[in-house]
Amino acid sequence: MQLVRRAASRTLNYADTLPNCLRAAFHDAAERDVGKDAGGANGSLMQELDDPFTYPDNLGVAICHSYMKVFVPDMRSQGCPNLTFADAIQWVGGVAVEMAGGPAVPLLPGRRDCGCFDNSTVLPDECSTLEELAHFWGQRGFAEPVKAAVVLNGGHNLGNVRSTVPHNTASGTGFGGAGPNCIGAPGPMTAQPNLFDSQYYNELYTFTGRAGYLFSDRALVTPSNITATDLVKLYMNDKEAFFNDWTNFIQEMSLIGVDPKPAKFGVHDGFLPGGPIGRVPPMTPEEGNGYAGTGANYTGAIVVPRQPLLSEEQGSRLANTTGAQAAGAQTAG
Ligand code: HEM
Repeated sequence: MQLVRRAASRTLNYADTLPNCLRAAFHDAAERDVGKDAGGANGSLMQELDDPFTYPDNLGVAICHSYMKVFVPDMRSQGCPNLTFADAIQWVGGVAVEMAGGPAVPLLPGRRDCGCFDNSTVLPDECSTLEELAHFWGQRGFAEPVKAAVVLNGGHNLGNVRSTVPHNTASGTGFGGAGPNCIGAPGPMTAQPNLFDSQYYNELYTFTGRAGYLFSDRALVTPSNITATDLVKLYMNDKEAFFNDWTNFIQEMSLIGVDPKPAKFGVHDGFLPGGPIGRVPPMTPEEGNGYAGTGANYTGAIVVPRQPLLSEEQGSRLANTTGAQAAGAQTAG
């Protein structure tokens, strides 16, 4: 695991691969079809992005997919012959947070590659309300689903809205465009999208900077939900409190749908048998790696080859939704 962590810390590109791989960890783990008891952190992202037109909700993590296609085979030939994509996706997401100044979280090994396709349409969209986000995490086993929504949305300390599924003004669908519920434009998630700290909560609460750009982010400070708003306030003033909660919740997220028996671990086992994981080196400015100090570092939308037109049925769940939400958003986080 340490080999993998160190190799990732040398090869992640700050502006693009790094935040994209945190998002990939979320997508791979959270794509769980509760009704069918299927999916979770199982490497299915690799198949889904080999067939991107059937699974457009994952287009946004195409950068990490390309990275993993090289990284995992490389690591297998360099001393980690049994490395699964499922473990690598979660570990590299963890390394990304660490390199950006976040906590070093011990993410346990043992995830198996399913070689399958999960249902990517189960992911929440950018117009989700707090109730919808909490419902989503509750379905995935979190005992405190509102808190899970607040803590895990903290992933938006990093990265960019890339508008991967381009906004369609006529239908109001897609990322990064004005719709009845979701407004804005592509760009960095926060004023400091290269730093993992509690800036996101600060911007969210004060409505300054970029956080709160997605409706699903703003939903955390819904006046009617005091618990969520109080947590936002707590994290904005107390980075360590956020880091502690992030450590617990991201461990749990990384194990969604994973059978703990073969892996012989529990969610809160803490450090690996080998002891504390140690930190990978923080990101340092180097020419070409996309690092631009603490400033905004948006490098543009991902260029993904796509079919001339994604039909609404392929590209969205719009057809299955109703009311105001249907008018506003298309696809998943
Ligand atoms: C659960 C509700 C969530 C929603 C609705 C959501 C939505 C989104 C959207 C719309 C984008 C921009 C996509 C694009 O323009 O291509 C995005 C990016 C991102 N999300 Fe989320 N997200 C959610 C949860 C999470 C979680 C739990 C994490 C991590 C733990 C996360 C990490 C990220 C990161 C790092 C990016 C930036 C990626 C990049 O720069 O390439 N998100 N999310």
